[in-house]
Amino acid sequence: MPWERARAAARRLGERSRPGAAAREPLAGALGATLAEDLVALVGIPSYDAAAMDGYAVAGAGPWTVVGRALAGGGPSVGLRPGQAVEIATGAVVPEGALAVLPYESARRSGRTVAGEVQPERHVRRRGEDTAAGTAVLPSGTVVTPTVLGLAASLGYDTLTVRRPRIAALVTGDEIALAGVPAPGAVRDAIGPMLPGLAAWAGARLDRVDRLADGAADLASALHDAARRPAGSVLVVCGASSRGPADHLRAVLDEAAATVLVDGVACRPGHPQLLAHTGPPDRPETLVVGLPGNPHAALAAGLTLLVPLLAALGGRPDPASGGAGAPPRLPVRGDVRPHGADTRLVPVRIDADGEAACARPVGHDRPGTLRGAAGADALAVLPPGWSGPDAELLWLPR
Ligand SMILES: Nc1nc2c(c(=O)[nH]1)N[C@H]1C(S)=C(S)[C@@H](COP(=O)(O)OP(=O)(O)OC[C@H]3O[C@@H](n4cnc5c(N)ncnc54)[C@H](O)[C@@H]3O)O[C@H]1N2
Ligand code: MOO
Repeated sequence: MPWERARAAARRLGERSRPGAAAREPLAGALGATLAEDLVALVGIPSYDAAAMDGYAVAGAGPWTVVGRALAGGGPSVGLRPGQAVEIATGAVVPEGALAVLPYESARRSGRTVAGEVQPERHVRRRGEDTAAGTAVLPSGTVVTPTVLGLAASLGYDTLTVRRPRIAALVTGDEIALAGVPAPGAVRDAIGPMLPGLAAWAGARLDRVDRLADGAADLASALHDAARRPAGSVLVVCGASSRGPADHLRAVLDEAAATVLVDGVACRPGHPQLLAHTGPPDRPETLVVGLPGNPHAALAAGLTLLVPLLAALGGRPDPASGGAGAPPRLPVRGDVRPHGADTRLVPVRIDADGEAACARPVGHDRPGTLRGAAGADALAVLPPGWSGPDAELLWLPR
């Protein structure tokens, strides 16, 4: 399947599997998830008429008689009559009847009397002047960043209703080692360590990575176990998607009567990738992504199928495309050759020196190595027969 169609298929599967996945999370746990509802102000900003400066809240024309003091957290003080003032701290409730706040720097105090120049409403932040209570301030689909959490707290929230797709991963291969320097014939798992960050970047959470020996029986029982997870959960299978004797994923999916939506993608690296789901076509249950075993190929497939699927499941834009809107494009400068029939994904660094930004290939881009991608900013997307100069960029997770 052409690369663009594979990405679109992943996105569509995420969109139609989405409903039902929202949950309430405490603010402290919601970072990185996606808002599942509009964020509506439970109180205004500010939530009461507040002093913006330390000084005097004054009523009517001056000079004024100082009749009291209002401190932040002290609650409303008595109303003022024209000619009266209270000494006031930044953040304290401005008393009824006050016209403005006169900062200390502009005030002349003598005994109980204070004088100075004020303009009406100066240094008073009126209740709701930034945001009125009841206003929808952020739409559903917004990424929960540290700033969003701060805003939600200002608006009175203790919890947020968010989406955070859940993933489990299986790393297959008898040769795979999970720790240490691999012995000859063994290979360190390089995909499992990438998955938590890739998932978080797309607004999802990786619950577990299990190692599986080659063999159809273990894979079938892992798929069976995955069915106990909530509908819309994702199972990532690493390194069982090609056509070798130990590559059983297709057979196991057939056995489970799964629907295979993508079986191989015309891209390099990342040819043998797979997207499938169990359950009926109109009610997908477990969503299955097969990533190739070669680590750079797995990364390319992660950006082609997994990240778009997860972002759509959460209801947010694909982070590899830089969020909503058209994906970024830059001229590619350096030695790159397109493939005749497949889309090439080439690790590039963005070079902003000189007159105009461009994307420079970094090399070390064979399927078996992450060396190029680890030092790159993005993958440049070269469609079959590309002749330049510009290419679409897929951002790499940071
Ligand atoms: N006859 C064909 N052979 C192959 C094809 C093909 O189309 N026809 N495609 C090649 C391409 S391209 C890739 S990519 C690989 C993908 O194969 P699998 O997904 O089945 O993965 P394996 O065969 O298990 O492993 C391939 C390679 O990657 C290493 N590997 C596996 N898992 C990991 C891991 N978690 N971390 C690091 N490295 C891993 C494994 O040792 C192999 O060297 O198939 C080609 N063959
Ligand atoms: O296309 Mo394979 O996925 O290059 O290494």
